Amino acid sequence: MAPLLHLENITKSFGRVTVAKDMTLSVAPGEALGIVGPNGAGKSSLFAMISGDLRPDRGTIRFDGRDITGAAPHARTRAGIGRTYQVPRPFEHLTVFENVLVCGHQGARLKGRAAWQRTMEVLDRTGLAPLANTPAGRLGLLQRKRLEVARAMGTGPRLVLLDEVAGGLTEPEVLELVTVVRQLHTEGLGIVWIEHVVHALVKTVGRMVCLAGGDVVADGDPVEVLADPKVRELYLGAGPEAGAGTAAEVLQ
Ligand SMILES: Nc1ncnc2c1ncn2[C@@H]1O[C@H](COP(=O)(O)OP(=O)(O)OP(=O)(O)O)[C@@H](O)[C@H]1O
Repeated sequence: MAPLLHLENITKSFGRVTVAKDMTLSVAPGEALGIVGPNGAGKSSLFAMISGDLRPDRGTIRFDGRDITGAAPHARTRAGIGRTYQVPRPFEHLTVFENVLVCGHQGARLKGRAAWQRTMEVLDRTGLAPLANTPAGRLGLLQRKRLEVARAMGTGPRLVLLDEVAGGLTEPEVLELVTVVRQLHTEGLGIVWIEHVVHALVKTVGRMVCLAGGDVVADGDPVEVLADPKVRELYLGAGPEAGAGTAAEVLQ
């Protein structure tokens, strides 16, 4: 199957800091991919390059077969790439409904009834319908995270980039969010999810990539990636002498 997203030989540096080093990575249509890696590995920079906030120094980014390396962020949104930000950025004074509606208008150029219908559907799917008339500024953290996902969904994406949406949530809240994301994936949405809350990823994604030093150090089945000695050393702080260990140990 042709990849939905394909990054080829991407390189990006900020002075002496290299966030991507000749990196090649693909995401299939409808795939759920988790990305882990130590702080500063270049995960958010990768999202910024996919969504168009950051331009790679070298390499090509293709979405649905089209070269989007030089495309503006809004063109990528309209092509079908939605994203969330690590720190939720809703319009605080607008209601939950209005926040999602704006994304349908601006991101997907929906008008009138179609924009309303999309908004209602997204609020239902993300569990926010009961809060439709609440100003975003009054939401607690879980609902702000839900709204961040809903705003990305409002643009009608085929691929959504989730940047640490589980961060800062309590354990029951993480499970609620996992339920929302899994449901979206079941309905056919492609997902790339950067997350330090590793067990949320394991419950959701079919494939995991570990990034370090601007490159992919492991790529495959999530449990196997987490048990990889290189990943344990780089990401989880276990020395190579610790051996592969079991996935259960890694997840503790
Ligand atoms: N615009 C920028 N200018 C200069 N340096 C930057 C810029 N953006 C990111 N960096 C640096 O690039 C490195 C990678 O940052 P990035 O945020 O992509 O990492 P990350 O893997 O997402 O980290 P975390 O898990 O902490 O969110 C860091 O050292 C960061 O300071």
